[in-house]
Amino acid sequence: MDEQKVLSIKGLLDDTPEEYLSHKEKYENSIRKSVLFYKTLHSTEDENMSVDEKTKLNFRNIVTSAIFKDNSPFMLHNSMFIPTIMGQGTDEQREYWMKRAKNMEIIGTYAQTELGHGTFIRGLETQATYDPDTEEFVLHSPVLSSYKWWPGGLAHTANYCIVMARLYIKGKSHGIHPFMVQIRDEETHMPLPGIKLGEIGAKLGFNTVNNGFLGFENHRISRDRMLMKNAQVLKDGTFVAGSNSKLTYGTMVYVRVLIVSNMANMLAKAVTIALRYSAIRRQSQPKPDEPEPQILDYVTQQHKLFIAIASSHAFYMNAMWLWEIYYSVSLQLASGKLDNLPELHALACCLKPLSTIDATAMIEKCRLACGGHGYMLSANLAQTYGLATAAYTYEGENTVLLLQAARSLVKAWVGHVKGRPLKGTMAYLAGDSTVKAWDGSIDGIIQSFKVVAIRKISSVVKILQDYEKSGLSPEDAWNKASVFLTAASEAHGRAVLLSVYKSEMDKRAAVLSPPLRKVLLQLVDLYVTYWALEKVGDMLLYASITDKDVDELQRRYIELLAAIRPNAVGLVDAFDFRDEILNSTLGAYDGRAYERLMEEAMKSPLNAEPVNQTFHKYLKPFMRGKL
Ligand SMILES: CCCCCCCCCCCCCCCC(=O)SCCNC(=O)CCNC(=O)[C@H](O)C(C)(C)COP(=O)(O)OP(=O)(O)OC[C@H]1O[C@@H](n2cnc3c(N)ncnc32)[C@H](O)[C@@H]1OP(=O)(O)O
Ligand SMILES: Cc1cc2nc3c(=O)[nH]c(=O)nc-3n(C[C@H](O)[C@H](O)[C@H](O)COP(=O)(O)OP(=O)(O)OC[C@H]3O[C@@H](n4cnc5c(N)ncnc54)[C@H](O)[C@@H]3O)c2cc1C
Repeated sequence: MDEQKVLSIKGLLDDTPEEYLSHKEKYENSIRKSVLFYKTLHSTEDENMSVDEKTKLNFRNIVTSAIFKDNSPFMLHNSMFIPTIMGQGTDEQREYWMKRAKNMEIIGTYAQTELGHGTFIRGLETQATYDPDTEEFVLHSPVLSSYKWWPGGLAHTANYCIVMARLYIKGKSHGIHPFMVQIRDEETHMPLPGIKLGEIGAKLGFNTVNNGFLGFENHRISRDRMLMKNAQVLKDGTFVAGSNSKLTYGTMVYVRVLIVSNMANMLAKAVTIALRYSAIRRQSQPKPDEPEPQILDYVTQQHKLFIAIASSHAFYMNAMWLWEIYYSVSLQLASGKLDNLPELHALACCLKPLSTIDATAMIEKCRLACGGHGYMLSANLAQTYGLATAAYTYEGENTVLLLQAARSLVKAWVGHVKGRPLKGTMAYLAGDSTVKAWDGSIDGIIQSFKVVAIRKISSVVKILQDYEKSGLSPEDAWNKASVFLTAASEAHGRAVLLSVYKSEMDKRAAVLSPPLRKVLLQLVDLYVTYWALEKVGDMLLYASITDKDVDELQRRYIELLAAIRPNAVGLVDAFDFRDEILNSTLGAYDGRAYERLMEEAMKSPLNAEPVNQTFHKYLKPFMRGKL
């Protein structure tokens, strides 16, 4: 696998910056590149049959980001259409559809969200009514709010999609199920009869993803188009329920896991750009008669950036750990064992929000850390922010997911109080709920975060119980306590992020050279200390630390910044992003930021002529009082 080989293919990288293209041109250009990229990738992957899927996926995502600043219209085909066929299709369906989808004979997407509902899946209104006479499903969008809205590639790219719709048999609803639906003619690409399709318009980011809308007017599909691995509809209309209705939500769990590693990548890119720029940028003159320092020497700048390096490492370690859990639960599910699915779901519902919340905030901080030049699109920090912040919402809005995680935590705590054992990542809830003696060590701080989580969870359970005792329904009590429920989930998630980062680093430490080990452990220390200071209120309240302890933490944090400073550039170089992948005037390896800014400015279409026609048309008459 060779990034350079792929990226040197003529036509994959843009000559004209994408931002100067019209909406339509952007789409057409991204389709041209998607096809070229697919062909290139296909031949490269063939050469690398032995490489595992995770590595291939990572390679593909990273290289994609060089070619598409704003993502590809094929994105949903790879990230959701194919995984849903794999996860929801019967053996026969998998064999048939995978052959077509893998070879790109068909292009697909995942159509779940509607104008009226995204979060509340059980509220989806698209109907799939079974007609036993013809052995077909009739797809229908009864009201405007039932139109599918958002799916990537749906507007003009995909000719098939997986539609999540409410199944009706003989007037009875049987919940939400996936259906493979052809939406365009394979020859002419015209929408099929009974299908209304279009694009949803310009957005903050994702402008080359071709997000679309889709409505049905009594559109018929054959019975075998329902993906029937879990639930089935027999010819005569008998409904056979799956072992757990939530298995239908499997693709979302997969993508939530994928997002954590994607956030590690996005943040690593942003901080590489901002840090390299901070090494070449000089500003102000703190000491007379001395040259202006690199802005990276200002401790406030180090405070903005070093935590982003550490967070990228933390997300990466957590993502790899979560992948292992995902693979092992998937294997268990395949053999009918569902016991560990709730834990995987709860973990994904904590780590997806925390990684996207932190990455979004830190990418924006990287942009701000570049001053005015960070505001240029050519710096590629604004677009990176646009992509990251989308992940705050997609694949489960963050507040909603934190509340899902809280549901599991509350259940676990109530069970624990009744004497039921706690398992897996929640086992620590049975431990000490006080910090006996604060020692300021990394392990001690991580233990304090666990105590904070225990105390927040137990406290919110008490609040819920008190609300219910005072006469509120469980639902109203839940809503009233929800701010503290999300705080409890965040506390649990922070405890997981911190402890997994530390333990995964410890596992690797033995094989690292002593100097490398030292620096990587400094990052762990920085991460833990940073969060202890960020959450100093919680520490004071639940971990009983004193003002003297806080003072020590602050000094230690400053010393860590100083210790990391000499290796900061090396640490971002070690992320090993090619210039094409950073796609940034500010972040290139050679440090020629000013030259690149000027070169990019010269690509502005406004610089093609010395006098713009509006001078003669408007400005001149206006200035002469003639307009
Ligand atoms: C540069 C290139 C880079 C590319 C790099 C790629 C990066 C990757 C990009 C991909 C690009 C994607 C682009 C966006 C694609 C979309 O956004 S697709 C649409 C995604 N939509 C969502 O995520 C919707 C969010 N909503 C939900 O997931 C669910 O409705 C909710 C919020 C979990 C609630 O569901 P519900 O049915 O109301 O369930 P609820 O009654 O609350 O819970 C019932 C039980 O089910 C359980 N449950 C709920 N969900 C699950 C589940 N999934 N599993 C197991 N159990 C579950 C609950 O824990 C609960 O258990 P108990 O407590 O009863 O034991
Ligand atoms: C860039 C992008 C790409 C997307 N791609 C796809 C795609 O390919 N396919 C697809 O099917 N979908 C896609 N989506 C849709 C996405 O999955 C939904 O937008 C997402 O699940 C959030 O749902 P929503 O829009 O209904 O938000 P809402 O649920 O309406 O959220 C609005 C507010 O209400 C709050 N809220 C909602 N419910 C609750 C609750 N129960 N408790 C407390 N607060 C609540 C939320 O916290 C939020 O503050 C995409 C979205 C984006 C932004």
